[in-house]
Amino acid sequence: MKVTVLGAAGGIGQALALLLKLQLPAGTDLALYDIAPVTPGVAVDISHIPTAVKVIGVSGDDPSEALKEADLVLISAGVARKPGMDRSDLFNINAGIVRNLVEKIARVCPTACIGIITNPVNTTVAIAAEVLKKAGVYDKRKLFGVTALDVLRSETFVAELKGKDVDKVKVPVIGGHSGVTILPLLSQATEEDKINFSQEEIEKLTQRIQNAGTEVVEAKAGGGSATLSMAQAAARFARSVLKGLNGEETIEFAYVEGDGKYARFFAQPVKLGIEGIKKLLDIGELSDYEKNAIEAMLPTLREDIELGEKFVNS
Ligand SMILES: NC(=O)C1=CN([C@@H]2O[C@H](COP(=O)(O)OP(=O)(O)OC[C@H]3O[C@@H](n4cnc5c(N)ncnc54)[C@H](O)[C@@H]3O)[C@@H](O)[C@H]2O)C=CC1
Ligand SMILES: O=C([O-])CC(=O)C(=O)O
Repeated sequence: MKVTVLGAAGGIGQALALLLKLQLPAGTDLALYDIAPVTPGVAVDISHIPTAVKVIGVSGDDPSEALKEADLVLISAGVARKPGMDRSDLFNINAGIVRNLVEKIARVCPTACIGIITNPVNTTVAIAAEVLKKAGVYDKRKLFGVTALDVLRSETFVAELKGKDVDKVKVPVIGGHSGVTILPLLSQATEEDKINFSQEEIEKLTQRIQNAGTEVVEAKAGGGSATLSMAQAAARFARSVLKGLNGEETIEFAYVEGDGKYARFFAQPVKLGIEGIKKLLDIGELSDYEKNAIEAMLPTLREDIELGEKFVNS
């Protein structure tokens, strides 16, 4: 198996490269690409860590060598937020970056699974889908917006608030990856047994999870957004995708093209298998608060998706 990281010299990219070198199964190839000239050096650096994962680093204008025969491509190339910005403010720069990189993927490794980290995820995934469709290689089982960080945060915050074992807490998160489109399903949170919340706790926790990215952006005070927790989320997601590709089915939450019930793309639980998504899983029973929250997010989510579709097609 081969995993490629595009944007590998960045804050997420370097941490992700390190985690993948440490966490990928023995025998996996890891390819790092970034326009930054330091990238081959990042590869040399982590290549000195004694694990059975082989690393190459490629810089410059052409990612082809890094993409050759990739099974999974993770994209974290692009700019990050500064205080006062929304994720949608990144569209002007990141839309073109994602489009160009996905065009390369369509040519060099069209059957690879793709995990998009670059914001605004609600829109960049739609861009990727349209680029792949235009190239005649779109397989919706293989395109993912990486929303795993929302799940990690929810698990952490719920365990903290309720004094639970963070290794056992599970919280589904659905919708998209910005503001009100991030919806933790606290009515389904468990630590083996169901966890109960007061309405006030539900409202405060939901808001904290929705604003967690901004919490980091403000704390970093102009130095960027979440990188280290994001790298861990992406590494966990990558390991699950590889497990699936290797025939060991796993479940992850990701922003994918589903049945269109709510919006063309929607973060939901998926069963991963040898072709990427094997099955879309049901989001389960929702509380009235969650049903209302879905209705409230849909105009934003649909607009975000349309923006991406239009960017490629007009
Ligand atoms: N999905 C999620 O949950 C999260 C997404 N993000 C997003 O991830 C993206 C990256 O964030 P950071 O790593 O903190 O940013 P960063 O600025 O530290 O790194 C970005 C890297 O992308 C590279 N790059 C720019 N254009 C490129 C191109 N055309 N080809 C290859 N590489 C290119 C840059 O050289 C840089 O090394 C941002 O858009 C950020 O908003 C961040 C946190 C969470
Ligand atoms: O908030 C940001 O800009 C980065 C991000 O997506 C997150 O941390 O969830």
